[in-house]
Amino acid sequence: MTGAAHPRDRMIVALDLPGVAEAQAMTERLGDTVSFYKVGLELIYAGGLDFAKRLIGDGKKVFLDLKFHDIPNTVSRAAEQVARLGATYLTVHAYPQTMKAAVAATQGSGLTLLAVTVMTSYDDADLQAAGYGMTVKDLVARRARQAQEAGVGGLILSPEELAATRALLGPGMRLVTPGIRPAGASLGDQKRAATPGSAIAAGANALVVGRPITQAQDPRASAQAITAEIAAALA
Ligand SMILES: O=C(O)c1cc(=O)[nH]c(=O)n1[C@@H]1O[C@H](COP(=O)(O)O)[C@@H](O)[C@H]1O
Repeated sequence: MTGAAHPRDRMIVALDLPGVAEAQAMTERLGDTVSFYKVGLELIYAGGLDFAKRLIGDGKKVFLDLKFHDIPNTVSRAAEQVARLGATYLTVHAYPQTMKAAVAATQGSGLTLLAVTVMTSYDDADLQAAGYGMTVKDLVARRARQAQEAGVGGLILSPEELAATRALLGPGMRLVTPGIRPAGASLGDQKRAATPGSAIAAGANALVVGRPITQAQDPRASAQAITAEIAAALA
């Protein structure tokens, strides 16, 4: 499996915060305990793209969680723009047309695409309500195979599907999982969740962690505890 140099590099902190001032304050508090940040929909519409570029300039890795899904021409042109920014990851929804367009547009760039399989806030009943006649497990497996066929470099999936997806796709696919909750932490809107240690033990390359760090009394201590749990699971 593709490994990261330090357990810290496997923890991606989601900066789901209302503005750049809050994000700046959070990254200052976290300091060198965090090397990898996710900038997503909340922050991106509040100056987050320029902030992401600053993070990259400061030597941090950045995951742009933009969750593209559109017609191929639009996806392709937008993905070309993102590929120029110097980010490490970009999310696209795991629809074959979308994935193929994004792969063609970003080939040869330093950007790795992560295909979002089934959101971690969904369970089987939510999928039924959205019109899918499949279980979460089966839809994740179907989309995982399609992502591999499309040439996408990684997947977003829940901790619950990690082991089966690793067995299905082998070591080459990067498996990145949100839905991470240290023991005893509140689930919030997450329905398919696990602890950092169990997600790493089940084969995750990297974990996305938001509120358990950004809403903690002591975000730095929380980040350090999660890194220690990752290190213990890798040992
Ligand atoms: O694409 C994502 O990053 C994502 C996919 C998914 O299925 N579930 C999910 O929670 N996420 C993101 O991961 C982060 C999880 O945040 P917390 O629940 O606060 O740890 C949020 O920024 C979500 O947007």
